[in-house]
Amino acid sequence: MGRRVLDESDVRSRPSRRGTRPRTKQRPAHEDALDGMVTAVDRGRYTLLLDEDGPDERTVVAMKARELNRDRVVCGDRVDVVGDTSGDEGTLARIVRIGERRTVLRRTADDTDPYERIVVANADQLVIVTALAQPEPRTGFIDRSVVAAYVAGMGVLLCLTKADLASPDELRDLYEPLGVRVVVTQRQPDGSGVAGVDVLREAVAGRVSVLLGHSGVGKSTLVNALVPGTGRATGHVNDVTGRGRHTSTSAVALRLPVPDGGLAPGAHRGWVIDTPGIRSFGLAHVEVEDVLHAFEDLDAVAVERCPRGCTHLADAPDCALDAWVDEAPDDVTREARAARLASFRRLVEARASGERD
Ligand SMILES: Nc1nc2c(ncn2[C@@H]2O[C@H](COP(=O)(O)OP(=O)(O)OP(=O)(O)O)[C@@H](O)[C@H]2O)c(=O)[nH]1
Repeated sequence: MGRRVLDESDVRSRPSRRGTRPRTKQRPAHEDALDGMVTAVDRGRYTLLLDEDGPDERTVVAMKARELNRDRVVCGDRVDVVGDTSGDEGTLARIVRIGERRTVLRRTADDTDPYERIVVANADQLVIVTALAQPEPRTGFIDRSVVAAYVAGMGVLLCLTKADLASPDELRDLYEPLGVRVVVTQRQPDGSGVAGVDVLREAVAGRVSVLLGHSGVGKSTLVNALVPGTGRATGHVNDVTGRGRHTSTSAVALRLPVPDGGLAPGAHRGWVIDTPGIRSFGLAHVEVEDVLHAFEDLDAVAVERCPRGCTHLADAPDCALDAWVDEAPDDVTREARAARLASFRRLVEARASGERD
C-alpha cells in the first residue's frame, strides 16, 4: 500500500569519473548465502535466526559486509548471510544482502527533522499498548502511532491494559471507527496472570507484531505472558508521576512459543518485537495523502470528488468527504461515516500538530 518513500538506503554514491564497472564484477554473487531473520541489533552486531523451525535452526551472530555501506539493517529484516554460519560460540558471519522489505516502520527524530530512520522491517501489525490509568492514556500518542503504522503498510491493534483501574469504553469508541481492533487486558488480582491475554495471543499468532508503549503501561507484563521465559524486566509505576521506570533497554524480536496442539504444516508461530527505544513518532515524512490511502472508502471519494489541493480537514471548502457523510442512506450509516471521518481528520491533524509524545 501507499507510495514507496525514499529513505537512507536509496542514497547511491555517484559513479566515479573513471566510469562504472559492471556491478556483477564488483559484487561477489554469494551463491552459498543462507537466509536468516534479524532478531536483535546491538552496536554493529546482528543476531540472526537461521532455518527457523527447521532441523538446523540456529542463532548466528553477524556483522554487515563492507559492500552494504551505509545500508541499515534493522530488526525484522530478512538477510543473506555468508562466512561461518555455524552459530558456534565466538563465530561471526557476514550479512551480504538485505531482502526486499514487505513493510517499513519509520520515524523521524522529531517533526522538524527530515531524516527518517527505519525502526523495524517486515512487521504485519503495530500493537499500541496503552494503560487505561497509571499512566493516563494519551490519545495524541495513539493517533500518531496509528498514522505511522498505516503509512508503514501495517495493521493496528490497540491493547488497553489495566482495565481493573478504568473503563475502556471511551477509547474503544474513539478507535473502533478507524477499523482498529481493540483488545482489553487486566492483571489478575491474585497475580496468576493477565485476563484478556488469550485474545491478544490469538491476534499475534503467526504474524510479526511490533509492541509499542510508554514506560509503565504494562508492556513487559504482556510480553512475559505471550512469550514466557524471556524475562523482560517489569518495573514499578512511580506513585508521584504515575509513570514507570524505563526498565527495558534494547529492541528485540521474540518468537512466540509453539501453540498447544503444535503448528499446522506451513504455519508460523509468529514474533513480537519489543521496542523499548521508541516512545514517539515524528511524522515529518507523512503526507495527508499517505494517511488517506489507509482508508479505502474515504480515498475513493476524495480522489473522485474533492477539489484540487483539498486538505480534507473540517474547514476545507467543498471537501467531498462531508457530502459523503450527508449522503448516507440511513441514520446508522451516517453516524458511522461521521465517526470515521472525524477519526480520519483527527489523524491528519495529529500528523500536522507537531505534538511531542
Ligand atoms: N493495576 C494493574 N497494574 C498492572 C497491570 N499490568 C501491569 N501492571 C503493573 O504496572 C507496572 C508496569 O508494568 P510493566 O509491565 O513493567 O510496564 P512496561 O510498560 O513494560 O514498562 P517498562 O518496563 O518501564 O518499559 C508494574 O508494576 C505492573 O505490575 C494491570 O493490568 N493492572
